[in-house]
Amino acid sequence: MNPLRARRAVRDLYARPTITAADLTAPLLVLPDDGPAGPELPGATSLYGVARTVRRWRDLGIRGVKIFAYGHDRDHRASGALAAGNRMLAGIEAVKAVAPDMAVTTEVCGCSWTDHGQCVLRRDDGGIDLDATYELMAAMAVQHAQAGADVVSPTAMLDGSVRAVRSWLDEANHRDVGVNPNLALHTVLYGPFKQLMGTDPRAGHRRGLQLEPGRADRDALVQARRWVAEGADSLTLQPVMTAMDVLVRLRADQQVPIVAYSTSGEWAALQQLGPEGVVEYHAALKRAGADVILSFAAEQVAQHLEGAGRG
Ligand SMILES: NCc1[nH]cc(CCC(=O)O)c1CC(=O)O
Ligand SMILES: [Zn+2]
Repeated sequence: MNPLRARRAVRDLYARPTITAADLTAPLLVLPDDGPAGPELPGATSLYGVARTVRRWRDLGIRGVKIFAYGHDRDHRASGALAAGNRMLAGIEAVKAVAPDMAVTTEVCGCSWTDHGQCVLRRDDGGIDLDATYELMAAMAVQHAQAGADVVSPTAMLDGSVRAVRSWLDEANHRDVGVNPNLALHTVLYGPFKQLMGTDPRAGHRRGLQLEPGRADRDALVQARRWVAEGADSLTLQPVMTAMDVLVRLRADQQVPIVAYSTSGEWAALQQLGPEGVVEYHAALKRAGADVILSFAAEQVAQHLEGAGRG
């Protein structure tokens, strides 16, 4: 160790900024008023609770939310996803009503709205109905933008979907709304979310539409380049706890903002570390190259930082 660093003034001189609340965004899970019962996750609330939750986050210095909505009407075509005034659209409006400066990102995906729980629409023979899925995602994106979303985030990793979303947004005069597609690994770390939101596919799994963990270090880079070529202006990597190497590689390969999403299963595991350990983990994500950290622990981290600042 360089003995100079033992001097406080020198340590401070060479210090690099560490994590602050401004680096954090939080998932907002908008649920029916009467439940559903499921694992407890921070940011899970009824529509009525949105204002209170978002005010609290804003006052802590958190700059953004990503909204996921629980769909109660589910059918084969995900019609509820496009129904006027649905829970997603109401959620966007509720956030913007109390905190117009809070950046709102929305999940664009079929799985909250399909009766089979898949992210994509299926043909009768079971194959992916590509055209219908592109149209669903693009139409959802336009509705979210009209309701006030700043960024839309397609989750299903279907080549061509980002191009479709981008071009529908442009056609509808929402050129200033961002498209932030996911780079999602197949993982157990989505467990609590899927249970609470009822988005576990009734049959099978999403594996064909997610990155294979054993190949993610390479395939994430290929997919990221493809998304950017299709018009993505930022990217989300999920999960990150078991994909820190992918985050570092992505950072080296891409210049667009990268959102590191610490998913629901991570939150459960992270609690074992205690608040300081949780902060340490989020600081590591920033150091590894995340421009923004989307985390169920956002409030916990922001609270801890505020306490440390005062102390
Ligand atoms: N497409 C649905 C979706 N959107 C975000 C998550 C996981 C989020 C989390 O665990 O925090 C999932 C689950 C999945 O794809 O299986
Ligand atoms: Zn989905």
